[in-house]
Amino acid sequence: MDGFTVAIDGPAASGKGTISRAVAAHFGFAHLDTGLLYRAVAVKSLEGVGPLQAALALIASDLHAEGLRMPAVAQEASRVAAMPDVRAALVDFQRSFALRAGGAVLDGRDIGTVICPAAQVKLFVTASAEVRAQRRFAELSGTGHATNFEEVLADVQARDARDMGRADAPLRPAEDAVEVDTTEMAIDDAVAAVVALIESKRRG
Ligand SMILES: Nc1ncnc2c1ncn2[C@@H]1O[C@H](COP(=O)(O)OP(=O)(O)OP(=O)(O)O)[C@@H](O)[C@H]1O
Ligand SMILES: Nc1ccn([C@@H]2O[C@H](COP(=O)(O)O)[C@@H](O)[C@H]2O)c(=O)n1
Repeated sequence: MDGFTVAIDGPAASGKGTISRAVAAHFGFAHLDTGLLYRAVAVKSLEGVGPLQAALALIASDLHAEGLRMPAVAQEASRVAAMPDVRAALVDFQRSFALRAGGAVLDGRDIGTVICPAAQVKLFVTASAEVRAQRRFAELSGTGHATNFEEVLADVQARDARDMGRADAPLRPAEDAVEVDTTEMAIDDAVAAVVALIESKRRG
């Protein structure tokens, strides 16, 4: 199983993190939410640290910093993620993670296209912007963060536009990625579909 890599990309709140965690638990793979790297750089950037300096100095505990999931941090993450030197500073860590013994799942925006173009399984998880915003709104409301649906939808759309429109490693499906549209899928069904796909790839 050494070096078996699952690359899961998709837009904000499409469900790729949820699917990645479940798939990693099912197969015993390590999981890296690569969005956390950009969010950790964003937290430091909002504190006044230069984004490149922050990316070069990242340490494991930064990925557990307070506030990483806040909407303002997500927006700043998509701004620092458009900087080619910031992206370049984070490549080696992600590629090393992908080659872990025992298999790895990485989710993000450019995993199948740039970070792990040779991944054994590539998925592109989508859902309509409205459904994604509804899910994120429910999540934020559930954790006590005051917000409203229109604001969350605007945030999701702004992030999509920035992530798809940047010159370096834009969000897009790899040519050989399998698309999973979760708009009308329950979490368990989406996970089951992805587990079945990975099992079929492992059988060859
Ligand atoms: N199929 C689904 N049906 C209903 N809710 C879902 C589904 N998939 C994910 N969710 C919920 O939607 C929210 C967003 O999911 P998740 O965090 O996995 O998305 P993501 O693509 O990793 O987001 P981000 O890129 O912003 O980190 C979570 O609250 C999650 O529980
Ligand atoms: N591989 C990646 C992962 C993330 N980004 C950027 O970070 C932002 C936050 O990511 P989440 O997955 O936590 O939502 C995201 O909007 C991207 O701008 C990236 O560029 N590449």
